[in-house]
Amino acid sequence: MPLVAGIDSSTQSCKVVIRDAETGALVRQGRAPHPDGTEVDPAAWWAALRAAVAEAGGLADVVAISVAGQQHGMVCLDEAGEVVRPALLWNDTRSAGAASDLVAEAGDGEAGRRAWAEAAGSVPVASFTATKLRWLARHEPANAARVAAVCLPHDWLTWRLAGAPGLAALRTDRGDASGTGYWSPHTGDYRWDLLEQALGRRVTVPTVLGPAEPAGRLDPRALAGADGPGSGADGPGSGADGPAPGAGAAAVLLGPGTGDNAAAALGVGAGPGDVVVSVGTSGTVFAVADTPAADPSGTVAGFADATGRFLPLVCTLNAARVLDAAATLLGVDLTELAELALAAPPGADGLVMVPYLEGERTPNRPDATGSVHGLTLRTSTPAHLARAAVEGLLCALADGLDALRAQGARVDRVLLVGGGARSLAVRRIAPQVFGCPVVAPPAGEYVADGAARQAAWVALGGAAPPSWPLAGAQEYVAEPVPAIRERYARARDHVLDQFVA
Ligand SMILES: Nc1ncnc2c1ncn2[C@@H]1O[C@H](COP(=O)(O)OP(=O)(O)O)[C@@H](O)[C@H]1O
Ligand SMILES: O=C(CO)[C@@H](O)[C@H](O)COP(=O)(O)O
Repeated sequence: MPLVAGIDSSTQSCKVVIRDAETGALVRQGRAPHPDGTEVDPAAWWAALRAAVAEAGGLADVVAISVAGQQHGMVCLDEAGEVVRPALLWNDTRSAGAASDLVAEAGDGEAGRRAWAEAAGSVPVASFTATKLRWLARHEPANAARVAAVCLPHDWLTWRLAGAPGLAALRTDRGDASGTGYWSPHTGDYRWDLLEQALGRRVTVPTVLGPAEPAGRLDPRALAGADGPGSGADGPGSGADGPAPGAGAAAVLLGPGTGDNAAAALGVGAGPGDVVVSVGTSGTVFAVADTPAADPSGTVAGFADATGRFLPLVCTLNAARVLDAAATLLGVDLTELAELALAAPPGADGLVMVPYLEGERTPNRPDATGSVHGLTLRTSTPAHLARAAVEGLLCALADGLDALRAQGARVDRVLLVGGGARSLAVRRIAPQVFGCPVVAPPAGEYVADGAARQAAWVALGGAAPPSWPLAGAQEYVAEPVPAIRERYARARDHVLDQFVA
């Protein structure tokens, strides 16, 4: 019974699952929170990872570990492997102007967007790493000059687990590389020209591994040391390439890891015809595809997946936190919020929330704010507001589902995951808004599970990851209510007109 560990270092927390490599059975798990904010010192992720691993009973008995992480975050390292500045996260919108500049430099309007979609798979918005590098070059030239390597959150954590053995040992995978804006899912190569265009010069980037290619071995000292980089055995190491020195006799393998959405696809075993909708900090809608996407409108990002295929994806900035915000507004907890939402009629008698509480990425409106439309005496109740919040975040995701269909995705089954899927209101209202049944696997950590499944693939070998059953999924069926999306579309367009990008 070899055991493997999967780690999900996502926006709000770090989650660790320990599973049986062959059967996928859950053995133990742990979690720890991340700090709030859209710029975070990576040391906080490392501390949370160590706390979550400790809560999961440690890693002494595992044969392989993979880390999945929030995509796009810019982690800049200097020559010594020290972090140059706090990481800018995927939901930090300060680089929106840099994104517009980069797109415009490739051509006017549609021509520039098409050039990017063809070169990097996606039209960059503020989330993409390339735009953050451009922002750094323009706004913090002293920091930009210190950058010797740039990597992503999961790359950095994998490297730390390996003992931080020099910049040349940084590793990533196709899935996360495809969210940088300087790697092409079409060719599988870095676009050095785009990296140079963003930062002004070439720096070290992680080697991109295949889906089950080891990234090195766990340095047993890595998890034993102190928290801060540079603190003895725990800090960036020798500068040597390859596995960390001091890896134990057990030689725990490190998987390549991946972005959190690619890991979720692996965690639920998404196949042809499956579309996954994740209601986490971000809202994402994605499918596994055999060919890369290149959407010049920028709505669908043409990512790669964690199995050697592709992951066309739509991402909104506002999902589960819309529930948190509505609960705070109403002075209730998340269970009460769901009860309130289900007590109001479908469509909330015309009350519509456009939930751009953090600005929005899809549609690209980084400066937008949220708004509520259709307030009347009748709709001025907690239940109506709760329902409008749930419907609003789901309508934004339904727009994503349409965009994915327009790019050729087959939608036979919609799988609902992420922290927000724990809400009964989200699960029951989703089929009314999406216009089709949704399947909700039991509440779980599917990103960490996908990472664990990748680790099992690395440990066991073979042409495909081991098949792990997805038991206990429940189908939610409801009569579609098209009026919900029609009213939302009117309110949304009103807001979009106010905040033209
Ligand atoms: N019972 C629940 N009902 C509704 N939402 C929930 C519930 N439990 C957790 N959440 C939501 O889950 C969110 C975190 O989701 P998660 O997928 O873990 O985020 P991330 O992976 O982005 O860090 C929180 O913002 C919270 O609103
Ligand atoms: O930016 C994207 C996808 O392009 C986000 O999906 C991030 O990967 C963050 O994920 P969560 O923490 O919300 O799961």
